[in-house]
Amino acid sequence: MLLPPLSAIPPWVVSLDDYEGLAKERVEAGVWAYLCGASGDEATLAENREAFGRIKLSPRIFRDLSSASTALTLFGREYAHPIFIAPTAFHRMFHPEGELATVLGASAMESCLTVSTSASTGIEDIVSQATVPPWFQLYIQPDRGFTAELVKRVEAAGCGALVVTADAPLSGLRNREQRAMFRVPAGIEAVNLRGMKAVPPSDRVFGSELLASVPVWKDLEWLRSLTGLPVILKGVIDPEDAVIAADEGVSGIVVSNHGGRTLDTVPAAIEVLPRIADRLEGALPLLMDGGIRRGTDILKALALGASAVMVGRPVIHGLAAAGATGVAHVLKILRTELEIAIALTGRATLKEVDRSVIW
Ligand SMILES: Cc1cc2nc3c(=O)[nH]c(=O)nc-3n(C[C@H](O)[C@H](O)[C@H](O)COP(=O)(O)O)c2cc1C
Ligand SMILES: O=C(O)C(=O)c1ccccc1
Repeated sequence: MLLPPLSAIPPWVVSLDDYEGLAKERVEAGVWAYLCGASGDEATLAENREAFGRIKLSPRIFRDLSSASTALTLFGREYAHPIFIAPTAFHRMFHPEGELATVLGASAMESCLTVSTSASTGIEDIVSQATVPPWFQLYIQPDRGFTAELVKRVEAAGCGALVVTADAPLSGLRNREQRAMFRVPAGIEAVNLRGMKAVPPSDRVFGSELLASVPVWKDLEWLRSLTGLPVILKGVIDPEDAVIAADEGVSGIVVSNHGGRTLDTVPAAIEVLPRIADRLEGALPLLMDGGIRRGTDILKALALGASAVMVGRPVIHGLAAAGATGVAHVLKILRTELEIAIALTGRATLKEVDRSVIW
């Protein structure tokens, strides 16, 4: 039997791993397989964690920390800390209040939520509950006219940026989810895509109608012409693609392998981050996601070239465990861990976090 969401957080819940355990008892098996799963043998999923484990930090002593702060400016806006929420689909599968609970928890912790194209709540309703303007993650749809309308709609709703996901023109084959025969439960849908002309499902990959409409670099240029919002490209791993993206004029890049859910056996995002940072030499702000579970992971990402990080599955663990309270507590745990890690490496501000933080 599934347990209901918690109304109070037990005192023994102190880490993101603790939240994973609480969530598992509250999520139906197929949905759980969808959340945890990744493509193929899940090699990239594992590597996203293992790569963090191989990186060591260098502690520094007797430094002045009296003016310590995690504040940053990104795309012309001030943020209290660099912990952002990665886009994940269908939050109502995990808690009856869905994205409304997520955005409340995010707002309580001054965190920016990126709303998925496949969110299960209307974008206007989500933005109306936010104190930090959410970003909107866009999958460029086969129906480009609908895509243009959606961009206008999210801009009018008050979103702060458009995060265009580039690494999943096709879904990876996620065997865990296939074996569990996962289906999006009845009554839950991608409401912001209502009214869109869908491409007919096909057993084929090559030769399918979907493949004929996958976005190309020219579509990004078209998209940028439609909106005044910063356009951030999500799902870059190859440094050559990062260089092209910068030349194309995107405002930022999320270094990401989609939490291991698209192409398997790709390197960890944290492993490629410094290579991309070296190639771009600060031309654009970089974010990264994949495997962030501790404040020390965030510090490593900042040291290796990220301005901020995004957190995916653990936020959903918080949501499933205890709704908005759980989301806020997951973010609070990460923020506290990050502040302690920064302080123990003798830094007072994010500007002081550079590669010398790494052992
Ligand atoms: C259940 C689930 C749904 C996701 N849905 C989306 C999505 O709709 N759009 C997108 O760009 N990325 C999506 N992602 C990828 C996340 O944005 C992010 O890249 C990844 O989860 C980060 O890794 P982490 O879960 O280890 O933090 C999804 C990931 C998960 C686990
Ligand atoms: O599950 C995912 O990783 C994802 O990106 C996605 C894409 C389309 C619909 C729902 C989720």
